[in-house]
Amino acid sequence: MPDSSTVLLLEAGGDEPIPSAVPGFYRSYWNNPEVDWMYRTQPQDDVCLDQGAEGCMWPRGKVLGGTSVLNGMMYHRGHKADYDDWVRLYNATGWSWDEVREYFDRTESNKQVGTLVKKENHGTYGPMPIQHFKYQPQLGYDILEAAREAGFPVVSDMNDPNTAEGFTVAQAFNNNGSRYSTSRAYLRPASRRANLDVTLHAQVTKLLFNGDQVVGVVFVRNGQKHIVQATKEVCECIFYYNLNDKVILSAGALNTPQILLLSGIGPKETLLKHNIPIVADLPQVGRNLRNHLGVNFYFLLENDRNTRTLDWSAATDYLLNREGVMTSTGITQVTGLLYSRFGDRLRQQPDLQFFFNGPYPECSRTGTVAEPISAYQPDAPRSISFSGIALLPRSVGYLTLRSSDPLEPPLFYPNYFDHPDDMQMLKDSAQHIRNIVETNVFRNKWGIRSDPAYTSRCLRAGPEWSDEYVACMARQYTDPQNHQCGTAALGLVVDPRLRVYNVKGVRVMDASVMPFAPTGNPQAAIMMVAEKGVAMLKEDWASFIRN
Ligand SMILES: Cc1cc2nc3c(=O)[nH]c(=O)nc-3n(C[C@H](O)[C@H](O)[C@H](O)COP(=O)(O)OP(=O)(O)OC[C@H]3O[C@@H](n4cnc5c(N)ncnc54)[C@H](O)[C@@H]3O)c2cc1C
Repeated sequence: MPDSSTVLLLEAGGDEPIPSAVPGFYRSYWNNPEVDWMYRTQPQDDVCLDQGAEGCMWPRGKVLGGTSVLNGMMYHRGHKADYDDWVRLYNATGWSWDEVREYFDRTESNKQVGTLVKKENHGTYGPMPIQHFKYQPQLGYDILEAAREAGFPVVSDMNDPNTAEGFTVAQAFNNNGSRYSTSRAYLRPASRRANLDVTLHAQVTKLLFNGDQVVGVVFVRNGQKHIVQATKEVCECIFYYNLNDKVILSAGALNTPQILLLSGIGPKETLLKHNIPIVADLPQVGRNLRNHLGVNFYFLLENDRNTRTLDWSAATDYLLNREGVMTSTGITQVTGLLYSRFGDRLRQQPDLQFFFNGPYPECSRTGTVAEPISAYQPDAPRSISFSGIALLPRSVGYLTLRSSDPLEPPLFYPNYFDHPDDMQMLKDSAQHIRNIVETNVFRNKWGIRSDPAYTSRCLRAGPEWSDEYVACMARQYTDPQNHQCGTAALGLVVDPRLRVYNVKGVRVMDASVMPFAPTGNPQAAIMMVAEKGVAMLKEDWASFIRN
């Protein structure tokens, strides 16, 4: 940005809570209204049944740094074919893998180049530190051993295109035992810049237009309405003003389209229904809601005890040395990428991902080491869960306004399992999980068995691992990922330079613009979108001055 331009960042939430930087606390902020928008999907009668009638839980960060403050921190870029398909299927000129790679590199400061990963696959000078967590539990290594025994590759870098398939300990957004959110990596170092203002607890409710030109932003803070207009303070620089790049929406895939709709940009019928004056009839705003979708399987490890992992020993190790279990997400840092019957091996685009959960980072009540989770069953076996995720599901959902009240959450209709292939993908994922469960490592060393508290209902549908059983588990213990995207997609709502069609002065830079999520964890790709978006903003500004 030119020196003379000023930036006002409006964030609906507050600052990052300090403990959110502790990787071991990664689950503590989900469903916590202090930092989570507390979104739920509209209930479908055949998914997320374990969550009752409330729909599926979709945690979203309402905090500076957004969802990067409460996510699992796994670093993955997706695969070449993902970005090439954005171009092929959505006319997203300029977004092929060869064209976006450099922007991935710009964001990343990989600390394990030469020791774990190759330089050609990573950046080393970006603001975001990437490396393994400092601690890996033995169970994590045993998952890799089991994968090997089951005949799956075990790889050191899942971001290496030559080792796209396989299981690994993922690198993560962290440094020295501490989470790096996007706010910590990008905003804090810029916080002393005179031309940056950050206003917290400021919820944007709509954009103001003069014709098709954006001229201001309305936001609510402490119950009071404020208007930022394109006056001298905001657009002191005449070039900046004339450039028409006044507003950048980065409110995420669930809120950016809400702001567009409230501003009169969206499907005409929706706007008419809510008496919102139409600025631009853009039918695809809020449509094309994509997300990864999975199933959880629950197990007991007879040869281990179900104890709380965060105890005085863990706390001391962390506070004194930045070491130990609190520096990581436990076995959640292990992941795998494999193929379903639909996956494209020729294009090296695995379409299934696997996650592992447990022992959950639970705080010991007394501080005692190895405190049982249940006082009544001190010898209960360890609980863990494995999930299989479809990375290229074919069902497509949408979101729309609940009402014209900007403080009301939108309505989310993910349409999970609308397309029958999605269930088949999860059935294929279940067979891969079964292969891992039935290894010597898990059967003999850990004494694994399915947890009857979760399986009994579905065993009535069919024998364990049968198609009927897996389908029942998938509907009962649905594992919707939090990789929502596509609601203001490239080629549908924004042009390849991220400008919203049919209006002037509004760009979108967040997950909404990705036509579908990359086959992996999306935060790296979203940062790439922002890096490339800013580069385009600068290019456009420079060419404006030249002309
Ligand atoms: C539990 C969980 C685990 C995850 N694990 C991983 C992982 O391991 N690796 C990975 O790569 N990805 C992971 N993800 C996904 C990843 O975190 C998100 O896809 C990504 O952070 C989304 O980025 P975004 O910029 O599009 O939106 P967000 O990060 O959601 O940012 C949007 C921001 O805009 C603010 N905002 C919204 N509306 C308004 C408004 N009206 N006014 C003002 N401000 C507003 C929000 O408060 C928020 O700060 C996970 C997500 C979750 C929930």
